[in-house]
Amino acid sequence: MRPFSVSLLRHITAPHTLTAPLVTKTRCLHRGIFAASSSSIQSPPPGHSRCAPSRSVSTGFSEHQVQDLCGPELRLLNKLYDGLVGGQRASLAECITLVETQHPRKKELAQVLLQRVLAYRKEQESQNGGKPVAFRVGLSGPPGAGKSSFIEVVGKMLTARGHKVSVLAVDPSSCTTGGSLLGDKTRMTELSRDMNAFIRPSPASGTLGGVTRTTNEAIVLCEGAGYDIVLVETVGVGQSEFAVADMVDMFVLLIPPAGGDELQGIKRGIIERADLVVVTKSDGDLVVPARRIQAEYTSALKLLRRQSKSWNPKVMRASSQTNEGIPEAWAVMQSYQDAMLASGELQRRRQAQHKVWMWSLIQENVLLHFSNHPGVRGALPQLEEKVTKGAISPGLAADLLLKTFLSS
Ligand SMILES: Nc1nc2c(ncn2[C@@H]2O[C@H](COP(=O)(O)OP(=O)(O)OP(=O)(O)O)[C@@H](O)[C@H]2O)c(=O)[nH]1
Repeated sequence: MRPFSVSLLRHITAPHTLTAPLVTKTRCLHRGIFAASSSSIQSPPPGHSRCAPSRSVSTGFSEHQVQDLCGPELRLLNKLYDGLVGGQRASLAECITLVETQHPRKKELAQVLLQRVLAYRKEQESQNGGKPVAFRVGLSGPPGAGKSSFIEVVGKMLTARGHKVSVLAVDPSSCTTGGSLLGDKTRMTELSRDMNAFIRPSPASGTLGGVTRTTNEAIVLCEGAGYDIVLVETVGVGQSEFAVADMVDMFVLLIPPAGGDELQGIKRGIIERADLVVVTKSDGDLVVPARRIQAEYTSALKLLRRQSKSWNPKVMRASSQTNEGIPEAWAVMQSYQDAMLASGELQRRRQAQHKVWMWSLIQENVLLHFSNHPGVRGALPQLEEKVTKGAISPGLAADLLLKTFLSS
């Protein structure tokens, strides 16, 4: 078993994120702090809200790392890790809850857990000849395009073939309105009952940066739990589909067989990112418009710059109601995976994605520390008012706030 690599964690965590190195953090978390993710943390005895780092719990940890975590934290992380790599769905759900947390200490623990899962996955990949152990597919499309119906039939087909499928739903509306485009209705009812499937909506609130981080981390956790196919679904609203395109091996755009205004919302930029376009609902009366849309997209894609040397984007038709085109769509996804793996492009794409992921983490953390900085918080209302009234330029206000932030 690979030990946790807390020293690496220190390197990847910006100094602002941790007010002091983890080594100096000897506080023990109260039971309440972990209530959402686990019941395994014990309450400290009355009057003992802190605990010294434990040296008695050693499973999977080096002496140096044991210094960083107190006993209950170690036990929690061990329990989550063992459950996760043992393929327990409840542990996977708990691990994702941990990475979604906003609590600073739990965020640190989540990173320790992730380092360990990443190391485990790396080991599996090296046993697999350096090839990724899971296939990540992003699926996007306008509201009502038939995404959840498509994922349900594809997911069921894949679990019947012996795959383990996880579905992560990224909901951009939760970032801006606090509402939900994806979460409010019952979706993928049959797949959610399938023991070889795991479905998880994105957190109910947060910034796009936050959702990007947690989705990337949830993907790693799903892979650690043995899911060999990870489907990431998002609605084609806002910037979330670009974020998803940056996290996956293959990006699939689902387009309904409707023309004119209904397709206006589909951004040209996102069509360029598509490795496959599936025209959905190609059944009954909708076959004719579906064919027309297929022809339109086929010509449109020919005019776009090629994203990959190993793959030409394709346009297909499918119906989740009749199942027509569903096995074929999956076969195309597999041939994409084969071509990209053979050329090494898939592996290179993943490496580049790690950089994007790191920068989204940095952006999220820097912004958080900036807006929580006491000096910035004090000066912000007045400066915002001045900017709104045109008394000072936005650039000057931003400079003043940044100076305040950097001066202490
Ligand atoms: N005729 C036909 N209707 C379909 C098909 N797939 C989905 N629909 C219908 O299209 C509507 C939207 O389907 P969903 O799968 O919920 O679409 P979605 O893209 O997940 O929708 P949002 O969650 O709102 O983004 C539903 O009424 C479905 O019954 C299909 O293959 N054929």
